[in-house]
Amino acid sequence: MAHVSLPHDAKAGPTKPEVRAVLLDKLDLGPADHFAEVGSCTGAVTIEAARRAGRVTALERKPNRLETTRKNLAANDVTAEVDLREAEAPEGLPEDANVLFLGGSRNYEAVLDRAVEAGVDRVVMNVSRLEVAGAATEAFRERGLLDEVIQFQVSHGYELAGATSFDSENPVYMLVGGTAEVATDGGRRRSGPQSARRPDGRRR
Ligand SMILES: C[S@@+](CC[C@H](N)C(=O)[O-])C[C@H]1O[C@@H](n2cnc3c(N)ncnc32)[C@H](O)[C@@H]1O
Repeated sequence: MAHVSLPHDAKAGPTKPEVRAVLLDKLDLGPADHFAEVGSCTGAVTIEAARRAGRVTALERKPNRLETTRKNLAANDVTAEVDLREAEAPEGLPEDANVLFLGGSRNYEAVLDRAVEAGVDRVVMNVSRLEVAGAATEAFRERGLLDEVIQFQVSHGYELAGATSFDSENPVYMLVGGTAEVATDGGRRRSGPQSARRPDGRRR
């Protein structure tokens, strides 16, 4: 799959490629999915999702960042129908999304309440601030949403005096879960109304 091109910058993001790779595995998007994103910002996740899901609804509270999402989206090939909304979640969240990603943390408790009410199959939240990560982990747990907490510590090597040294990025916490029953394989993937399973039990 082509790399994501982000010619336009925003003051936050993008979610780094190494983190996106794991995020995409956890989201497990396919053509039957309607993916909702809170905080699209540079559009890096929006673009990746729009190459996999059937529908994407991306919310961004800051108009200039939503414009960056729009421009970066236009610079990439995607297949999904994408609806970009200037809104601060939970306002503006679609009723029928079955996969939810929180890249922004404002109102996250209300957003998670909506995820529970809507019975979303999978919900993932990325957090960089330690205190927010701890509180959000509790919020996932209290709502019965939590499957996994992953911490990323990514460093990139560079040449220094003929050897290799490293520049490290800020740690990122990824909270992964959903409203599905726990399956026999320990996973949480569930067939929602718009979903179907492959013979190996993974979602289409
Ligand atoms: C860390 S950035 C997300 C980075 C994004 N995943 C990317 O790859 O560019 C967080 C973004 O979420 C937005 N945001 C935070 N809370 C939000 C909410 N409740 N609704 C909509 N946007 C929100 C912020 O304005 C910010 O642009």
